[in-house]
Amino acid sequence: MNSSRIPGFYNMSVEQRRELLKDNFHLSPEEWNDLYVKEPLSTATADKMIENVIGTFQLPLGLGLNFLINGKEYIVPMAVEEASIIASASHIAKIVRSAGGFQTEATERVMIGQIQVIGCSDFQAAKQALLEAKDSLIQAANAAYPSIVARGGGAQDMDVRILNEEADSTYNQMLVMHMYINTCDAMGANIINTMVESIAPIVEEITGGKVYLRILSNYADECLARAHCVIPPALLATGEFSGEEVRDGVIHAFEFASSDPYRAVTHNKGIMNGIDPVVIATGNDWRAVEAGAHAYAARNGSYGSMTTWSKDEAGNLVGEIELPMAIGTVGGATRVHPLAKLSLSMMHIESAKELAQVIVAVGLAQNLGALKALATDGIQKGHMALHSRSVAIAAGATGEMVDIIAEQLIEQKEIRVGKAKELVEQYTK
Ligand SMILES: CC(C)(COP(=O)([O-])OP(=O)([O-])OC[C@H]1O[C@@H](n2cnc3c(N)ncnc32)[C@H](O)[C@@H]1OP(=O)([O-])[O-])[C@@H](O)C(=O)NCCC(=O)NCCSC(=O)C[C@@](C)(O)CC(=O)[O-]
Ligand SMILES: NC(=O)C1=CN([C@@H]2O[C@H](COP(=O)(O)OP(=O)(O)OC[C@H]3O[C@@H](n4cnc5c(N)ncnc54)[C@H](OP(=O)(O)O)[C@@H]3O)[C@@H](O)[C@H]2O)C=CC1
Repeated sequence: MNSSRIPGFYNMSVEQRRELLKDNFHLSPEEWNDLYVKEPLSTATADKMIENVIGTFQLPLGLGLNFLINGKEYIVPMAVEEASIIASASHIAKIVRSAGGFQTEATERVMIGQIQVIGCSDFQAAKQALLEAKDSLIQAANAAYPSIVARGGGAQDMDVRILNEEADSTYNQMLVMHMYINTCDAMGANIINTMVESIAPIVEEITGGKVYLRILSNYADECLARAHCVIPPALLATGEFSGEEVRDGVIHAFEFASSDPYRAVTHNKGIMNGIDPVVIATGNDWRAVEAGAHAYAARNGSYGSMTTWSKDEAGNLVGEIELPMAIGTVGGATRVHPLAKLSLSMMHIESAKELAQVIVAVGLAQNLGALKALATDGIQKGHMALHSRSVAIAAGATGEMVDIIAEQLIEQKEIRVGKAKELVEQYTK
């Protein structure tokens, strides 16, 4: 695919969309059918992935279109159950591409492994001893996972903190050692856990204490991705709202989220509406990403917005996002689930760093989609119109009846299951 702009894609049938993709991926019809259509995740594979398997649970997989990120076109696979998310992401991506696209960057992929040490007779001395043994501890951690070192990653640094130092009894005090580990293209949980478990006996020997927990931290604040966009107000105008009104409404919405946790949680849910579907579609651990993102939103002491929206000197709307992004393009389910493999190849993603940047750009787009709707027509107009098909299905509509009932719900401005049931009854009489 040369461009992520595919006008009319949402008016095609599923079959037509698949044809278009298949042709562009140079897959034979058999390959396409076997790999992705018939049984994307076989029960046999699922049975090897988790425990007590009885089947698989499917989610709709759609494509976020129009994304231009650092000058590269991205068609973004998104696995999600909620209507209007993909339309909204594509809508904003279309606006942002007219303004030059998203600019993104990412830090090195450094993740943190924690080791908890209890019961040292002198915590300060134990901390000092660990810091003096830094080089040998890093070496020992790397010896436990030489293949990640060979890939250019591995343990690179460490530090030590004393927690509860002011506590009356040393029973509550503890040392926490952080090992900083570059996990290359893997999310890295298993790599990190292997490393920190392997050096725990050395840590006990050095400190004279007892090691309890040895585990990665999902607060991956050394593994960040950022996205940025600058939008001239003229591109934001909608209906009776001028671009300036939309811009100012978005900035006021940001200020609301920055000042009130009740609003910030919803604002951030809207951002995760974009982030989680890409994380899931690529076979990544969405609980890890969710936990890290929300913790990062509280890094200044109170929970706030994951994005910022402001106005530059020229009056453009400027959007920014920075989040921990502990994802991988290898490891976990990324190469096990056939659709995760397809998702990664569809985006022509070459590294975890690149995937992290795409994910935060989608999060930023999703946030603007919601704020633009909220600051103008309200969320119900666009969202409920698209949700109306799910409402019709929930009321018992099937086949061609679904679209007919959904249209009637929109026309009658009453998109609710009770109303849909009445319409289904009338239709089937
Ligand atoms: C839904 C829109 C985009 C309509 O908005 P619109 O202005 O009517 O859209 P349009 O018909 O002018 O189309 C503009 C573009 O949007 C895309 N688009 C448009 N329609 C479709 C479709 N059917 N399928 C796929 N893509 C679609 C498509 O890219 C299209 O360009 P085109 O290709 O036509 O040149 C808008 O109303 C919107 O963005 N609403 C917000 C939706 C949203 O945020 N949903 C999330 C659920 S609510 C929630 O959970 C979070 C929240 C809101 O609480 C967060 C918060 O409070 O901050
Ligand atoms: N708190 C949490 O978040 C926890 C999460 N998990 C789970 O851990 C999993 C992620 O762990 P992770 O360690 O990433 O996954 P895996 O252990 O599945 O795989 C990572 C492996 O991929 C191989 N690899 C191949 N190419 C590369 C490359 N370019 N860069 C890096 N590694 C490469 C490496 O092995 P080799 O070098 O030998 O080829 C590496 O060890 C997820 O399933 C997550 O759900 C587990 C525990 C806790």
